[in-house]
Amino acid sequence: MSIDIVGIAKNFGRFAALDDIHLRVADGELLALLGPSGSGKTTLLRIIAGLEWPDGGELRMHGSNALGVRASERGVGFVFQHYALFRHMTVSDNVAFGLQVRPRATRPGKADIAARVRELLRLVQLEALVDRYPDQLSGGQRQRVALARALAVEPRVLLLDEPFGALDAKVRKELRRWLRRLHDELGMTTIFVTHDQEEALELADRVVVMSQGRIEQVGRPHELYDQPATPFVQRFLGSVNALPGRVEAGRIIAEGIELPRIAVPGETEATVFVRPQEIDVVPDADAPGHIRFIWLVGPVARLEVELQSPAGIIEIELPREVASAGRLAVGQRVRLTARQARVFGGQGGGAGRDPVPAPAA
Ligand SMILES: Nc1ncnc2c1ncn2[C@@H]1O[C@H](COP(=O)(O)OP(=O)(O)OP(=O)(O)O)[C@@H](O)[C@H]1O
Repeated sequence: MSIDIVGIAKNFGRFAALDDIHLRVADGELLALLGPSGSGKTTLLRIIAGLEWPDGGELRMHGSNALGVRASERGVGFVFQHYALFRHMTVSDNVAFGLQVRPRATRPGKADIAARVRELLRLVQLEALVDRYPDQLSGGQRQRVALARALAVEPRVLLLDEPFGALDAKVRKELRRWLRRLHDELGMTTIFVTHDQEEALELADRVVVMSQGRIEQVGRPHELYDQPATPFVQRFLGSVNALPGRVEAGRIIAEGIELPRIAVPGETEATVFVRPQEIDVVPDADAPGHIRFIWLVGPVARLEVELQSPAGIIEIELPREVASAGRLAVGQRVRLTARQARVFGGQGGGAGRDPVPAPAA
């Protein structure tokens, strides 16, 4: 089912939790709402679910106005961060619940409900645990029961609010891949909220980056990473160095770091963004910078280089073998050269909205 969000606004008192949100979610899409705490992700999800009403704007599901339709009639399944399972019911009773409470006219027969529950528990890979109670399950297993319960009523839209937020990193990763497969198998429209950029980038077809009740950018994961539209998106997705610099004679210049020739219009002071992975380190006894720290972390080496310029400390990430071949050491004087750099148009320090993507030559 497609979802159209047109100019949605939501205020809590005088506080604007959502401000003029426009978004189209395609039928069968897996979409992430990504943003820091308080950016409005949950409020938007709750409006789609019918648990919250906007102060302005339209919500259309499958082309028709959904705001007049009650939550229970919107064909939506909802899973929260804290799996609210019924503790006194077994796994299979929890999953069957949504079907058993239906009015008699639309309630499937007992045998049909049992068959559907078996099928769902197969999907979430919990067939062996049907008779357990929630207390006897791990966090990841409980969250899968919560998903099966949401799927029991055959929703056309699945809404997930930080579904794996309370779980440890390894279980989160497993459940993430599993959710992707489940989504592909069932083919419904799925929207999930997360503040974990890795989760959003790995799992979603498209990611909506939100900040302070507004959409900063919508795009496929690699588009957001390679072509961030705003300084906020640039800083939020992956780490980045922000250097004082300028645009001069049609190119970007930053203090203390050599940049490739990047043609940019205008003449202005600018914040220059360079990712740690986009910088090469060249030993040079006459260079003003020196290495302060080197950490070897799995396959990568993280370096801090101190520049004698307003740029201060620069973070760099190199393949481990480059740093550990005895070529680089703490205290060593080095020159920095970047393969990529970005500035954002119309700004003198980071607030502009027009991107000036600046791929390396
Ligand atoms: N019922 C409410 N009354 C007053 N303010 C609210 C209410 N619900 C949400 N807010 C405020 O609206 C803003 C957006 O909240 P929301 O829960 O949508 O953010 P979020 O991006 O989901 O954050 P988190 O990641 O922390 O869950 C926050 O500043 C929050 O304090």
